[in-house]
Amino acid sequence: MGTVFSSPKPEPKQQPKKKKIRHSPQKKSQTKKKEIQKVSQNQNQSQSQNQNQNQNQNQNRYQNYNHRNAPRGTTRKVPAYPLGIPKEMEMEIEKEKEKETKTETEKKEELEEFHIRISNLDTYATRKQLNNLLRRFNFPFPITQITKNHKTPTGYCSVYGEKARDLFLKSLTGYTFKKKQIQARVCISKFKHKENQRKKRLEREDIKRGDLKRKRTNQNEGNEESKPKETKIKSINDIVASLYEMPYDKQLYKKSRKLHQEWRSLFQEFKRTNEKLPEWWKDRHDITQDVIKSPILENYRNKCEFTIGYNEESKIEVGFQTHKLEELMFNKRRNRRNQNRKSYVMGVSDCVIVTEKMKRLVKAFSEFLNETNASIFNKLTKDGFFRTLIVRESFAFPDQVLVGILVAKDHYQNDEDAKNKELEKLIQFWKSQQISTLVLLEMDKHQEVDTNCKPQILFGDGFIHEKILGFTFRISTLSFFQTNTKATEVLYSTVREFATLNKESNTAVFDVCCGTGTIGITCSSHAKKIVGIDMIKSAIEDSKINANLNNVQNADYVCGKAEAVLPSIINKFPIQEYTNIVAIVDPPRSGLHQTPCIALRACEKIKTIVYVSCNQNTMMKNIFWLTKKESNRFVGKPFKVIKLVGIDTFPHTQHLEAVMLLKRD
Ligand SMILES: C[S@@+](CC[C@H](N)C(=O)[O-])C[C@H]1O[C@@H](n2cnc3c(N)ncnc32)[C@H](O)[C@@H]1O
Repeated sequence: MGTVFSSPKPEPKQQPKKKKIRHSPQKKSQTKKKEIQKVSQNQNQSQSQNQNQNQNQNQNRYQNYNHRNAPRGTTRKVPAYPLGIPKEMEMEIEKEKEKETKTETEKKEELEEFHIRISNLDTYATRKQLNNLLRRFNFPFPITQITKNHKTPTGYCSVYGEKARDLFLKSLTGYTFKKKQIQARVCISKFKHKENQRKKRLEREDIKRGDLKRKRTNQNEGNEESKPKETKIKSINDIVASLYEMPYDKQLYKKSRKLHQEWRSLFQEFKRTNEKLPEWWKDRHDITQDVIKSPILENYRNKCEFTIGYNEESKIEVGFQTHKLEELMFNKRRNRRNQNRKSYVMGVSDCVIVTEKMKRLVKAFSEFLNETNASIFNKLTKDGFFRTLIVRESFAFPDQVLVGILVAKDHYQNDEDAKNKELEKLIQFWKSQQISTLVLLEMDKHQEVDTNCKPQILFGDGFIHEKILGFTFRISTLSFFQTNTKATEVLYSTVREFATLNKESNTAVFDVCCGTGTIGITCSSHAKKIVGIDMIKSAIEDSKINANLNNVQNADYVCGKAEAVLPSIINKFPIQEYTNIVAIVDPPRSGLHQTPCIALRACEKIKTIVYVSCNQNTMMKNIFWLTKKESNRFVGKPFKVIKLVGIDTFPHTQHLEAVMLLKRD
């Protein structure tokens, strides 16, 4: 039944019981007359009420209320609105209530919200006790959260307004609660912290992807102003050598800062996840040293992959792609005009990192393609034949140049003659360019990268040779080889130095992700045994050939994923025969799974790890598995980070090769 609310309408009051007074018969007749008059009046009233029945249903409900129907035991008071509050009134009351709450929230909104962190509490302090304490101070701000990190609770609450904040902090800081002096300070709320982090991440992603993703969402929202604009590329260097306008010293400084930042983030992570920072770690917060210069700054790349496409003038061009594929597709979706867009390639004539020989070859090849009106692969429509040109050249043997042509596999599916004619023309052209070998790579049109693709040698040997630190290496089309030969010599000598190998010591070296076996082979004369591991079969074959080429007798190679084969290799390895075991890890840019790191750590005999990486972010993640404190998951003593150094193998670009030395007792 309806509750009693204050209402604008007069409440029907219960009439007080009249005392029985004995009247004389004359008076009785008079009172009877008066009663009859009242009844007649009431009847008249009820008639008029009946007339208004349709107009006011709620009133009618009230009049029809029968007290006899009320449940037994209830006091028979007449409620203000016995059949519930009239609907119209309910609306009004709700409106008023809303107004009240609105003003309260508005008041709160006007005042700035401050998140307060109450720490240094007693181990057994509860939220209820803290709330009682706040009530004692007459603070109307309840504790919103209480967390327990390392058994000591921390309370959080929100305070509105600067005055309230100051008073709150003043009264609580230093207050002795359960024999402990409370500390209160303003902090960033979890939500705000997450929001800030999200914004920062978005900004970073924007910089990486050229604002693509955010622009796309803005465009979907129909925001005219923020519609993506075509990024203006002045020169090819803007794409592949974005630091080319910066003085080299500044470039080195920028890279060392970046390395330092990556190191700091690892340091923070380590601090967060390890209860107690070990002594050795504490004084290594500043571990990064300067970045070592590259001995060669321009025209240094020994390998380039050039895209075959169209330039702004709709002519066939061989060079670097100006837009990412997703960017091209996005434009296609956005604008019908871009549906047949082809111009995404820029020539390399001004490129600072490409060698003069390569520039000459690239120019000649694009002229050839234009003359023969060759079929060019369109990345959007997935049709056409010529896709990519790969050039590898040797600095040690200048007459050796390898050219690889990547084509779409099924383009000439039903017309072998046309394909042979095309290839014949191609062979003739490349023979005229005095290259040493030409290789054809056929790849599925839907695939961007195919590691299982088998190169077909069209002429020559299908490989070239290069020298590093006096060792000769055979390099085939797809095998990995550092792109800056001169800087690689600096890199490998740093690795050798970090590994402290010497001829007399009885040391075994695990070359994890060995590629063509270069690092292991350059260390072979200073170690008793080399074990190379790589997942690509051709890389292992190249490693074996390279070992033979350099007369290295003490090297063995295993093909397989490091995470899969490393534990069994370590188990089978006659560790007792060696006094020292060094692992050199050089994973691909995408990083490595944590399993090989865990396996390396579990092998107690491995005392030194030299970690080489061009992706410092993933490097720091992997280092984390090696340095984390001992637990059920991480068997074996943790490694200590001793040195971290950068080697600028990619001048004028954002990239850097880093070498880290880790040791344990
Ligand atoms: C950066 S290269 C290192 C090559 C070599 N250390 C050098 O400097 O010439 C990375 C190599 O790791 C290999 N690789 C990538 N993922 C691997 C994995 N999970 N297990 C073993 N090798 C892997 C690749 O095949 C590639 O040859």
